[in-house]
Amino acid sequence: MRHSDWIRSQNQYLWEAMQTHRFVTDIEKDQLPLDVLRRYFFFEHAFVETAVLIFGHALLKAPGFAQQRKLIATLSALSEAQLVWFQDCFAALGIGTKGSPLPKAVDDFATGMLGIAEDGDYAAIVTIMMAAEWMYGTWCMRAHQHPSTEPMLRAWVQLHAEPDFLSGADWLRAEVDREAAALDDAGRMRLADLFGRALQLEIDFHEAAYDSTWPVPKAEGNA
Ligand SMILES: Cc1ncc(CO)c(N)n1
Repeated sequence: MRHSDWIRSQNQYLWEAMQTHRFVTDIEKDQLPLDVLRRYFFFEHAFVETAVLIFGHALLKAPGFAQQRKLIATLSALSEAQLVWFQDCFAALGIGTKGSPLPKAVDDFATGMLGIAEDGDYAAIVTIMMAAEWMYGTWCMRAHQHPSTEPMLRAWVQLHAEPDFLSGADWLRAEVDREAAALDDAGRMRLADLFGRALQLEIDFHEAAYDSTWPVPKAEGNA
């Protein structure tokens, strides 16, 4: 069994909880409420800069140039293509750029993931990003078999079901496998624990999109 498979198996309950989260099942049933989707994209956009910082910590702690090159490419995609994507997405769905202070679960996701990246080593960072990306790749591949009728949501799910993204998730798995092989049982258990923490933060982040008390930011200058 690959170390990454073992880490996931240690967190089977949380893995299933995320794979069957109502955010995921609503998308699979093509019944995600539009305001939930707008809130979600607003929170996702806010997370891009944090993701850059997390991968930045990975870059500084990477064991070699091969890893650095891969992380530079990831950072470039996040800071260029990803930001352009959100501009189009916000325009299409009438989402404003200014919103209320982020809900606690969204804040906690950012500070929790960034905190692990700041305090942890390279193995810790690739483990939490593996949790995030493997989890997305899995449900998006499944969901994309029945594409959503909402164009931006369909495109977003497709983006996370395509080779570019999936190969990034596979690369993280390979990095975790290699790092975990050099650890003892306690070290591997520590990675399994971090994987679980990342999944719990993800679960709470996606639940926050359903908080109807958090007002959807409307695009400026539009009715
Ligand atoms: C919240 C969240 N988790 C994971 C991913 C996958 O990259 C994402 N785009 N957003």
